[in-house]
Amino acid sequence: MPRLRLALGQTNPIVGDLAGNAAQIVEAARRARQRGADLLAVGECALSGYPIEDLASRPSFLASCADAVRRLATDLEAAGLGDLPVVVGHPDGPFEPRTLGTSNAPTAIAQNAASVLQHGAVRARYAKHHLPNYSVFDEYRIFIPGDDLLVVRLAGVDVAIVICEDLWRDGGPAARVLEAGAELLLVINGSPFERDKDEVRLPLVERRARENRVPVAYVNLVGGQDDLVFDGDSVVVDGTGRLVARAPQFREHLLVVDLELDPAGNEHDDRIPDRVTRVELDAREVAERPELAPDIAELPDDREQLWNALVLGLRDYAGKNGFASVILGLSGGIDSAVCAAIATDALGEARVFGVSMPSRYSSEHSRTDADELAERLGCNYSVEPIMDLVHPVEEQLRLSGIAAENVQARMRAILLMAKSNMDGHLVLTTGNKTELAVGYSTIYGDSAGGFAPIKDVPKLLVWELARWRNAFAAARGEKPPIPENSISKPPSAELRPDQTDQDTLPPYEVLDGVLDACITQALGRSDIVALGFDEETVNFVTRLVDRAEWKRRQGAIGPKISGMAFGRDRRLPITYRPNL
Ligand SMILES: Nc1ncnc2c1ncn2[C@@H]1O[C@H](COP(=O)(O)OP(=O)(O)OC[C@H]2O[C@@H]([n+]3cccc(C(=O)O)c3)[C@H](O)[C@@H]2O)[C@@H](O)[C@H]1O
Ligand SMILES: Nc1ncnc2c1ncn2[C@@H]1O[C@H](COP(=O)(O)OP(=O)(O)OP(=O)(O)O)[C@@H](O)[C@H]1O
Ligand SMILES: NC(=O)CC[C@H](N)C(=O)O
Repeated sequence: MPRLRLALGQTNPIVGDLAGNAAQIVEAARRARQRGADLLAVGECALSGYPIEDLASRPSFLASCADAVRRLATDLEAAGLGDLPVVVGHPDGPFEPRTLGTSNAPTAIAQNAASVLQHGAVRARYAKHHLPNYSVFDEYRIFIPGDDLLVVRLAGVDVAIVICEDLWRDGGPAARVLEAGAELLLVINGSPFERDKDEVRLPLVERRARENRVPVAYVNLVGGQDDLVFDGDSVVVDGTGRLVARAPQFREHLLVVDLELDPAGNEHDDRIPDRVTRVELDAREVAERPELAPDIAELPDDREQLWNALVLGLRDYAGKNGFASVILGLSGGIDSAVCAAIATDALGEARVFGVSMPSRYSSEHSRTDADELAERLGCNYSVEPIMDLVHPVEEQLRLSGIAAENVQARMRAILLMAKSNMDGHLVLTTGNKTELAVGYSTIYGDSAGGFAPIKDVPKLLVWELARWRNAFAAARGEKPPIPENSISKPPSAELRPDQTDQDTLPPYEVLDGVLDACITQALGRSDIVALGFDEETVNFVTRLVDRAEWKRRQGAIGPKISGMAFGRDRRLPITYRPNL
């Protein structure tokens, strides 16, 4: 039985950095060669970065990508790796524009492609058929669907290649190409992290393997790209659907696995309507290869996965956008504490700057808890009182009530942005998903900032993650990073004397329940009430959610960890008068 040694390169590209991304692929090829691999595959658009959004409609960008594909092939050859076939994802074009509907405007001139490189040239190419256009994806807008199937033969083994969404469609190109005859299905992916997505993705891969009785190799990207975090978690399952290799989440990795495959030459079913391109690659003589140790990473538990996603999302946003450090206000409360702990895990304590900015209403514990947090984290820390700065504005404009309260939050934003301007820090805004949902933040105040680490984390989950992070540290004999008092005290914005969040909002247990129904499940008011929530509360909360859409549109991005994050996942009108 032929054996194929397959390498899957879980790389972390930056959109547009064609030279840097190509260098990662050459490095993966070098390591794949050292490990004796016959074939290397990297992720969807691993050469251009992903998603490329409307860059796909720019002929100049596509021309650069085409150059980069050619250059990658010759660089591999020049590095003495030319005989190793490398499957790489990239946008391909420009093609004749595909116009949509009645519009004459060209909307798509590119395809989402996989090229097979060998001996300094492109030996075969496949274009993705199914272009996801739901959730955060807009691929139908920017790509032209492919309609050919591709099978490459290597050392007597037929390998079918498809791209990401192609795998998800029942009866789609993955099934059809296997019907047409192939012994291995190779899928290159750009599949972003969502909580529990691994519980869907791996079973899908296993199902496709069982349905077709062929091994399936699934290689994903890793890394943060704007609001998306690609978790890697590349997997290989055998023809019975058994997991035989798994790369770690949230880290670059080269997964190498030996597959025993049925020899090619089985009947090709010519009744398959699609055009199947078959390309024979050159196989190289392989000397005896030492047996590979199994490489099956353990998946961490749910909270650890979420934490790691938030950490990588922030680290890559800062790193890929050229920020050496971050700054945030430390209020002694739970949200800023969790953001600071994420930042410290992401960048190291020396690159995190916390600022306590007490006002006239700040409690003693807001200072002491912030002091303790900074001490526990070991991050940079300063205290900048704001009362003398707020007072003249209040006096001059004769402000009272919320107008006066919001000046405090806005003054803090001025100080943080000023320090950012002076020292180049990225400003973190600490709002959680619950606050964003109901608009419980001051626009241009605490909502100001360049990145929002916990914007997709509901308040109850913020507490849960804080407790988890402390327990994780304690289990490793480390000092828990978050002060106990920041976790246990009642949350307050401290914009007026003795204020607590529950003066304005329902208890978080109720609020997060209603918001989950309203946002994640997108239920209407009567359906939420039918779940057992009080009607008045439901009306109050959903009205706040509708009214806060304008604030959310102006808000900073942050890592998506749920199946329904604010931003591209959930697009609603701002001007909206629901009939109650
Ligand atoms: N549809 C719309 N399109 C465009 N602009 C719109 C608008 N609706 C209001 N506005 C503008 O927005 C202003 C009101 O918004 P904004 O100034 O933010 O103020 P507002 O939402 O009225 O008040 C802020 C709320 O957030 C709470 N807060 C503040 C700070 C921190 C925290 C915390 O716990 O983290 C909570 C605070 O206690 C208060 O309840 C209006 O004066 C108007 O200028
Ligand atoms: N006294 C303060 N010093 C520094 N920053 C502050 C202070 N008060 C508020 N902030 C900043 O504004 C954000 C909003 O905080 P606020 O206390 O109003 O409500 P919160 O959402 O409960 O946040 P937290 O749980 O961090 O207190 C804080 O996370 C922090 O970044
Ligand atoms: N890039 C894609 O085609 C991604 C779509 C796919 N369903 C996923 O998230 O895994």
